[in-house]
Amino acid sequence: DPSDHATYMRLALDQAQESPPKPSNYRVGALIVDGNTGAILNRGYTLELEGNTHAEQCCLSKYASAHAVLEEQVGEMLPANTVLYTTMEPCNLRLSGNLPCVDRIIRTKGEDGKPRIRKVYIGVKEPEKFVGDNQGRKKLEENGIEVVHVTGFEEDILRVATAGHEK
Ligand SMILES: Nc1nc(=O)c(N)c(NC[C@H](O)[C@H](O)[C@H](O)COP(=O)(O)O)[nH]1
Ligand SMILES: [Zn+2]
Repeated sequence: DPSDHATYMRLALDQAQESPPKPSNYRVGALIVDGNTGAILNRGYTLELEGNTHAEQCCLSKYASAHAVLEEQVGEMLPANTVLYTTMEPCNLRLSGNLPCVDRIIRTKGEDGKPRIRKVYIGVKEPEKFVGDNQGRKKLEENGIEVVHVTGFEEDILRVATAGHEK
C-alpha cells in the first residue's frame, strides 16, 4: 500500500541494520518504491556495494545493474512516479568528496527532464557531526522533489546510524 509510510521506513531501518559499523559515516538504509503500486523496486544499505557507498546510492546502482544500464542512466528505467525512503536525509556533501546522493537523486531524469524520483521520505535529518547543516532537503525541494519526514523512528534510526561511532 503506497501510503503505508511507516512500513516502508521500518524496512529501510532493517536495511540500515545490515550496514558494517564505521566511525566516519552513518549506517543508513533505503528503499525505492513504485509510488503508484507500492511495489518495492530495490533496497540497500551503507557500504553494501564495494567502495565507500551510501544506502541511497546502492539502491540506485543495484536497480541500474538489474536493468543493464549505468547508475547515471537509471532514471530512464525507473517508473515515472518513484519514491525513495531513506532512514537519513540524503547527503549534499560528503567528506570523501564522492558524488552526493542528492545529485544522484536529481539526475534520475526521464524524457520530460524531471526527476523520476518524485518524493523522498526521510526518517531523520542528518546530524551536524560531519558536515554541519545538511542542505540536502532544500536542494531536493529546489528541484521539485517533495521531502517528507516520517516521524516515530528517530531514536532507533540514530542509534543504528551511529553504532560505529566511539562512545
Ligand atoms: N544519507 C546518508 N546515507 C548514507 O549511507 C550515509 N553513510 C550518510 N552519511 C552522511 C555523512 O555526512 C557522510 O558519510 C560523511 O560526510 C563521510 O562521507 P563519506 O560517507 O565517507 O563519503 N548519509
Ligand atoms: Zn549519500
